[in-house]
Amino acid sequence: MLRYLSSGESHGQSLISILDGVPSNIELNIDEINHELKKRQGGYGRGGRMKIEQDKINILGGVRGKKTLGGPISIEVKNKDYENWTKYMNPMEEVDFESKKVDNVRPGHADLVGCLKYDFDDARNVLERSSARETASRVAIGAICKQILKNFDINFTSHVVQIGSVSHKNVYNFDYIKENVDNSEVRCVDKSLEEKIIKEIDKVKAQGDTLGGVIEVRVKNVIPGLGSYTHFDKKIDGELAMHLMGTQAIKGVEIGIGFDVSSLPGSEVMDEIYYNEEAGIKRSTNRLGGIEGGMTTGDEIIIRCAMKPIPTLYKPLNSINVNSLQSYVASIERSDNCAVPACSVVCENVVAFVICKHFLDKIGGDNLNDLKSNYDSYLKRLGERGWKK
Ligand SMILES: Cc1cc2nc3c(=O)[nH]c(=O)nc-3n(C[C@H](O)[C@H](O)[C@H](O)COP(=O)(O)O)c2cc1C
Ligand SMILES: C=C(O[C@@H]1CC(C(=O)O)=C[C@@H](OP(=O)(O)O)[C@H]1O)C(=O)O
Repeated sequence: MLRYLSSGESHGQSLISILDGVPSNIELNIDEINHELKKRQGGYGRGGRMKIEQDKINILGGVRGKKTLGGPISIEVKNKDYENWTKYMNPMEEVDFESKKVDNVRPGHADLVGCLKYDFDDARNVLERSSARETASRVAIGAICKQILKNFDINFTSHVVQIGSVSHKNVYNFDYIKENVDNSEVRCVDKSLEEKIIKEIDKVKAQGDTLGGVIEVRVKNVIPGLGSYTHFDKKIDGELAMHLMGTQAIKGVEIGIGFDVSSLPGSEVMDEIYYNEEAGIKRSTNRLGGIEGGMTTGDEIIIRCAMKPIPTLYKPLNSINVNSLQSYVASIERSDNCAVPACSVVCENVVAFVICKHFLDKIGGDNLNDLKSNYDSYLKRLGERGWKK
């Protein structure tokens, strides 16, 4: 079973993760993994931290000569900012707790409940781990998963469909960004829309406020039958939602036409099925976003995620001091103003992990060759039943 665990604080030395269950002999393209990490750092509206970090993967085990060995893969992404935080964050020596103390807890962040639950008088101990810095680990893991699935033509894209009140089908196009990898220069394909969005972000920023938006992730060339209807915790839509809702600031997940299913008649929601010899079994539409009964149908998977605005506001909201309980405005931590494009890269890689996990469960194989022959025999059997790739 594909699984991972991650560890590390936002301003600690490194983010460490261990990914277990990867078959052997998968060739890893390190530049592609680093490119994903770089994309996650981009997007108009990010704060000062992204000028400090230059995220790169450092593989510590489980890979030899860029090929996986079949054992757990240990992954490090260093925090460059640790140099500036050593005297506050060093795990092995006494540190200065006072200077970086956060006790005017921020609404919308994990600060308050984290302090109550873990019995801290300092939300620094909470925010270091609740921070979306952790998403760098998830992107590194997802990027490896994508490379496993590339052997089977399964590929992933994501884009932002809405920022604040400005919406479009393809606001930020990451293929375009690939050619414009300078972090400060992540721009929109549609120039007039780009200006509108940048104006909107700047306007809100000038007011000390923040913006969220909507992200769309798409997966192409998936095969039917990943996930299962046989038990609730085997349903792939449930697991996708769990992993996406487990991403910082994601507050809603829709598959296909999503919430619209509730207001439309059945005839405008279900995807009719037909067969002809040339195309095989097909659906005439894809309103349900490539998932039926907790299983992939083989059609494109379409998922949308709603990201809330960044909770740290430069015009801080009313709150309390977690220790004195007196009224204060919330602490201001250096912060992003809008991180929807970055979050889009995160969601894409989170989806890659879930799809990869179910793919390996279904197909099975300790090594790439076994995986390929099992895949071929599954497709052959599906072919005999009328399904064509
Ligand atoms: C890519 C990304 C960047 C983020 N940057 C910030 C930030 O700079 N400041 C902040 O307060 N929250 C930021 N957040 C959101 C918080 O991490 C998140 O809202 C917080 O951990 C509380 O979790 P919840 O929103 O899921 O309830 C970011 C989220 C993502 C996905
Ligand atoms: C570090 C990242 O995002 C951080 C997420 C984050 C938060 O509260 O979630 C707060 C900010 O941290 P800092 O105070 O160090 O600037 C962001 O920069 C990152 O995405 O790599």
